[in-house]
Amino acid sequence: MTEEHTEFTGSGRAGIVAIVGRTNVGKSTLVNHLLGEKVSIVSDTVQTTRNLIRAILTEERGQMVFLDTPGVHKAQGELGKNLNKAARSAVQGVDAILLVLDGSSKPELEDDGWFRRICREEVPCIIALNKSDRGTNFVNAYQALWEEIKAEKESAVQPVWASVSALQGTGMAGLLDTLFGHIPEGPPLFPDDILTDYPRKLNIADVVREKFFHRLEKELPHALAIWVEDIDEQEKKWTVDVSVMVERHSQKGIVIGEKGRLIKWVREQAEKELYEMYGVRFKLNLWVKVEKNWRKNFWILKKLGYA
Ligand SMILES: Nc1nc2c(ncn2[C@@H]2O[C@H](COP(=O)(O)OP(=O)(O)OP(=O)(O)O)[C@@H](O)[C@H]2O)c(=O)[nH]1
Repeated sequence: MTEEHTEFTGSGRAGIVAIVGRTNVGKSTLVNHLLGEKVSIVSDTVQTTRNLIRAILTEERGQMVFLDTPGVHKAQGELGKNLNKAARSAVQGVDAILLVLDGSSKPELEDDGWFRRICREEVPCIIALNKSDRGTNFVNAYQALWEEIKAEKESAVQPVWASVSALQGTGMAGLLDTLFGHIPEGPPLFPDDILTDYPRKLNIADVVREKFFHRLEKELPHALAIWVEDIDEQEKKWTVDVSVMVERHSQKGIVIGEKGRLIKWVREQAEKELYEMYGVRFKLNLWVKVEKNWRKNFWILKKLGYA
């Protein structure tokens, strides 16, 4: 995986799992049930366009970070380009994909789309046929559709199928075992002590990053990393220190803009959006830094697609 993992000598596993599938199949219910009271984080932040950490499960056998796929939800109904784009970003850089289907009703076009996507993936795919409690069973229809698409695409992907009821909890323990069995060995991605405010930091960074990208687009494609250093939460105002990292001195000027106009615009727009999200005023301190090797230092961010 990453350099950091080579030193790991323990026996635990750690990985990022993307939960995908069309709306209403039971993804939220499933995550809630899978994690139960063991949930370290359930993010209540407003969804942004990027992947969002839904929950982190830490057990003795390892740690699993579940990513939600908000972009895909938004793209429902607009099949084609939008869905493909969202789907692509949803599964980028993850260690496993959990595709949730509603096994109690017949396959829909979006399910077909997800099959086509996972056909091309190199990471393990686990397919959970949910709502097994309903009495109607379309498992064969889904499997037939999968075989058809797999043959058409000449794919070698072999997903693991699991029949579950997220509502009643049937098949949940087995599904969790399967997931743990398909993520790599390694130390936890997130140390325990930073679990609680991690999603919030990522979310704030995400908002700031989005503003920069809105204005800069192709000028700084991969060189910009946004990292929230600290959040000081006072009742009336949150003050947030944000590092804006570029790789070269020449990029510093681009990020700051003429007479500081660009960075001021980013700050104001981000503060406005964060106010709408959290219902509290924000003061963002944006510190532009040149960090040649931020990519190495911020490997978690990168892996999650935030850098
Ligand atoms: N009968 C039955 N209903 C379920 C099951 N799992 C989820 N549901 C119901 O299906 C509906 C949708 O569940 P959600 O968990 O919100 O689905 P989702 O995929 O997260 O939906 P989006 O957030 O819109 O993508 C809810 O009414 C759930 O109670 C299940 O195993 N059996």
